[in-house]
Amino acid sequence: MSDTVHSVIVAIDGPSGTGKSSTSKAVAAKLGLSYLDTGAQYRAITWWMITNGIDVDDAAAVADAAGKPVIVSGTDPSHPTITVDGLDASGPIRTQEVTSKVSAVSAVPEVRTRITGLQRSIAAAAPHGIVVEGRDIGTTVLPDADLKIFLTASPEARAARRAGELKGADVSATREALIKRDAADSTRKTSPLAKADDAVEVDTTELTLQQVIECVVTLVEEKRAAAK
Ligand SMILES: Nc1ncnc2c1ncn2[C@@H]1O[C@H](COP(=O)(O)OP(=O)(O)O)[C@@H](O)[C@H]1O
Ligand SMILES: Nc1ccn([C@@H]2O[C@H](COP(=O)(O)OP(=O)(O)O)[C@@H](O)[C@H]2O)c(=O)n1
Repeated sequence: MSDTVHSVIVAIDGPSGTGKSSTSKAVAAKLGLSYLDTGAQYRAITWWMITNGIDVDDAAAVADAAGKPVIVSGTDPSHPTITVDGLDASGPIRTQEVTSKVSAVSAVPEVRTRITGLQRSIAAAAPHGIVVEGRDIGTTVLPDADLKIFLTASPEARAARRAGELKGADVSATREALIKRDAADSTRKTSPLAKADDAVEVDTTELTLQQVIECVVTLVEEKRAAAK
């Protein structure tokens, strides 16, 4: 037994609106870990494609340009940042246009290879470990993660949460858009949204955010205790 705190890698995956970002940020802050929002990186490369006039439905054009944007993610959970070619992208990556186009861009294998490499080097450089959230972290990006969580929730709960964020948004339209994006993300050929065989599935439909955070913190602490 030793009191050394081992570095820990946590992968949190799941569809849109299941609570990945809020849970991951809070867990990382509570445990002194770094935090990486991989969806923000796919949104950032999508924003770059749009602003550079690349047709996101032209997979060959997207593939050709995939290596061009310089994407930098700040991993402090209390102040996550993202820049593209030195510009703050945190606002522009959340527009409806980017949200509607990100699945097409993220399905292109050259985009995934590029972004996956970035994610692995960020995780390897995190001094005390990291919480990485996305769609393919447990299956593809970090298959040796110490703990893998797969969050789920009913489409109704997820749409209500998302519509609550977008003031004045219609819940049923939000629900349809979200189901469409999940379907695209789950059916693409290269590293689709999927639960890793060794991931712990947590259905958050009836849980408060606080309960989900506590559940994940407990699972991380159990892993750390077992590693001592
Ligand atoms: N268990 C929960 N109960 C109620 N609201 C939640 C819960 N988890 C997250 N939320 C809220 O739902 C919205 C979407 O959460 P977010 O963490 O961005 O999900 P994801 O990253 O999976 O898309 C946020 O406004 C968040 O505060
Ligand atoms: N690891 C990941 C993370 C996101 N993505 C893509 O990026 C999009 C945006 O991810 P996000 O996490 O910001 O989505 P929200 O659920 O937060 O709206 C997803 O719909 C996927 O198309 C991915 O392909 N792989």
